[in-house]
Amino acid sequence: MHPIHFPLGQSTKRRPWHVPSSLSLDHATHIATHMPTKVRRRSVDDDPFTVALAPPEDETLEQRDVRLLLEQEAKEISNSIDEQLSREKKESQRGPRPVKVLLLGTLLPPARPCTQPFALRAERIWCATYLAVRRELKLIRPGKSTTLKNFQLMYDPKAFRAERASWRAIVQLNVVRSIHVILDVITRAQNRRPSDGSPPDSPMVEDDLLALKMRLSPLIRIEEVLMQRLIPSGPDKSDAARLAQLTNIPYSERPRNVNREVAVNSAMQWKDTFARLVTSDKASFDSEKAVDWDDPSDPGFVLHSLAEDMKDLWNHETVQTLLVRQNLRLQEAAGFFLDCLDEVTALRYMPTDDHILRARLKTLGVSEHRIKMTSGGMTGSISRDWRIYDVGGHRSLRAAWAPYFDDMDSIIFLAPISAFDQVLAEEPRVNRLADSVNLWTTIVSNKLLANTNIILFLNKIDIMKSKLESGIKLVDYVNSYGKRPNDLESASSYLRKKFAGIQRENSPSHRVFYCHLTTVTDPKSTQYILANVKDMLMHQYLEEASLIP
Ligand SMILES: Nc1nc2c(ncn2[C@@H]2O[C@H](COP(=O)(O)OP(=O)(O)OP(=O)(O)O)[C@@H](O)[C@H]2O)c(=O)[nH]1
Ligand SMILES: [Mg+2]
Repeated sequence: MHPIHFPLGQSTKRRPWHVPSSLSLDHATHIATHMPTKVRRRSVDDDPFTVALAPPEDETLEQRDVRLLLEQEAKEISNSIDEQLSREKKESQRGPRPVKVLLLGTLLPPARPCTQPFALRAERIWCATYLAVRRELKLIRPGKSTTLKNFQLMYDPKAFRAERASWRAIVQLNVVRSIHVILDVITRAQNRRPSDGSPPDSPMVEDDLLALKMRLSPLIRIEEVLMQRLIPSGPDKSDAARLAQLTNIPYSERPRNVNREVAVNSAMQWKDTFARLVTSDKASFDSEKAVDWDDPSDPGFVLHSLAEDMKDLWNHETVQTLLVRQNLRLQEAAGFFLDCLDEVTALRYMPTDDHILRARLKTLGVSEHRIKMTSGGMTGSISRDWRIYDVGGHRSLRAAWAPYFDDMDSIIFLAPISAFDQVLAEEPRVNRLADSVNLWTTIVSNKLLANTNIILFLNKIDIMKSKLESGIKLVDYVNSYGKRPNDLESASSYLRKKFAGIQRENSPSHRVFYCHLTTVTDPKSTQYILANVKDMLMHQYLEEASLIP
């Protein structure tokens, strides 16, 4: 394990973090001072992301084929995002200027293909699938879309609640996926061979667990039904085609390059798609009426009938042991609902606000959301249109989006600091917190964004707190934390100072900067912070418009 090292007492400008890996801070610092502009092209070698994405030297031909397929898929997504961004830019040039807020967050370092020696083809596929599941569980989603949901819940609650019926399918899909992850873990334990490096003391899979696994097999079909319900049948067929590849392939045998998660972008109107399937009565804003409760093909019936088996599976001692052995912390993974199976599998289940905030739906590309904000002033209330841009995690990988966002009023940057102890299984030298710092340095030093306010959310404080309380030590991963107490207050205040220092040292000019400690799945505390953000931006607008001195 290679910890991050904050050099105490040194200028963060010279060397803000030391990450002894291919994602080195020399690269990050270089990027900070030499960000790409509209005219300058950087060489491939000075981009830490390119270095990090480089194939391993010992890559086999088979691994190379898988990698090239993945790269091709990423390129197609990226091209469609570029088109979408230019369309949105053109549109935004018409009409009065709205308040614009950009949500950004950390990125995921690429995982390496499996390098373990597997003899049989089936085992190789299994290895790839297993790693894909592990990687997905270990992805750190910073919470951008959840922040956006909070904005909607607070300032456009009618619209937020009208979508409740659509979120029902997402929550159900999240449940099914968690169960599938467990079923995959069991299959792996069943197929264990001495060559795959499993610990010799791994528990045996008992007959009752195998019987549970058999009884839960209808969930594979349910996952397909839910996915098909969420895929648009309209113009964006590529997502539909990609997801359709899942049909008829057992979950544990799906190749790694198949998209394993339902994702949404602004071109993929999943809520509208879903609305076509329900007896829509949106005008009444009554979600109960938006679902055809008598539809025999509603996945809710199967989920309800399998509820007891799902609970037994989740609470099974062997399952818990296998998850611990394989270092899979489902509770901390996105879209975890196995602790409230009674609620989410109930007949006539409708997600609560809390469930909608916790539901997991990956964002692809950039999606724009419009909200009307009203602020009371001395001269009466003033309304402004807000546009909030949610940039999907993959998009954050490329700094090329910056020119499209040089007119933002504010960036809300989310750094999930709870990831301080997480590293890539395949690349143990790359720490998740270092990722956040690298992207943060890149953003604050970008000349195109020099005049944009930055609001930093040090997010997932709830997970950070429970990790520290469970005895995981920050100093083991961040050397310079030294002998400070291993509690939330000291740790968060230390990290806050570090992020603020990087901002101060690297910003091209002085800018408005705020930092908040957040748990964006907790609407109460988040809404207090968002109210501050709103007041600050509205005040700034009024000042600019000379409506207040
Ligand atoms: N416990 C906890 N979970 C959180 C917090 N913030 C977000 N999550 C969960 O993390 C998951 C991912 O959050 P998203 O908001 O979808 O993340 P994102 O930044 O939009 O991710 P991408 O769309 O992949 O870029 C969701 O299931 C959230 O409920 C937090 O502060 N605490
Ligand atoms: Mg998102």
